[in-house]
Amino acid sequence: MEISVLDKREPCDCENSANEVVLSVQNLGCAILGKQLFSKLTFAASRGEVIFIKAPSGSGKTLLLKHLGALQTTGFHSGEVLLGGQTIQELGVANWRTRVSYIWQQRIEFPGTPAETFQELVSLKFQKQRQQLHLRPEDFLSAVGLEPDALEKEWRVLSGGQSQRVALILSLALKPDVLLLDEPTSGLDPDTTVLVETVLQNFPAVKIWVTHSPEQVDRVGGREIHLTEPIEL
Ligand SMILES: Nc1ncnc2c1ncn2[C@@H]1O[C@H](COP(=O)(O)OP(=O)(O)OP(=O)(O)O)[C@@H](O)[C@H]1O
Repeated sequence: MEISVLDKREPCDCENSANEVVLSVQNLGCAILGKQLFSKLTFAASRGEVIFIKAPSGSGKTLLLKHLGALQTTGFHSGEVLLGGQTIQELGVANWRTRVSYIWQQRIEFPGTPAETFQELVSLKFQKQRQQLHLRPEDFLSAVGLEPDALEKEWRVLSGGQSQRVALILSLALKPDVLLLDEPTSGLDPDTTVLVETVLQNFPAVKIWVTHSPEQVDRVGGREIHLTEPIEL
């Protein structure tokens, strides 16, 4: 198990992209099912920055994203994650999840329509203070190549690629500080992939982005964290 961090950052023209650290990961270690997936993983990300996670299958990329999103603690035995200098415990899990958004790799199977899901999200108690601050998901539709009525269709009739993009734009509209992207273009054709990459590139959140595509890293630009095969304990 080895971790390397490559710095291939492009100058970022994101609005207000001061070098303020938003997300900081310090000495994070994870062992699961008798294997050490990674240890002493350390990096910090500033507003707007893209950090790609590249690693073989089964090396813990999804577990890492879920842990950063306060969705998974099993196996994480050391280290800490800070958002604006505060731990998950200090900020509270609900607050953390409103600010750090995990975009699922799998197809979403919510009941009803995306428009209804979005209304539920903004009316959740912990979103109330941000209710006036959210963006309109419909404003992102054409930028990611979706039809104008995509938010009004039932989730169940959307294709995998449509559902993936709809889930993404609902998250964007809630203005997270950090986006955790688990192969966000895996179900998309090449042209739509580029559309989504451009939207994400210009969105001023930290993006922690799992990809298997070197071409994607070259197009988008950003730092790379490489995790290698797990070690048997
Ligand atoms: N909740 C869990 N409990 C126990 N083991 C788990 C859990 N989730 C994942 N694992 C195990 O942890 C390891 C890493 O899984 P993870 O899904 O993070 O890999 P990955 O790098 O994202 O793989 P892929 O590229 O195939 O999606 C795997 O061996 C998996 O079986």
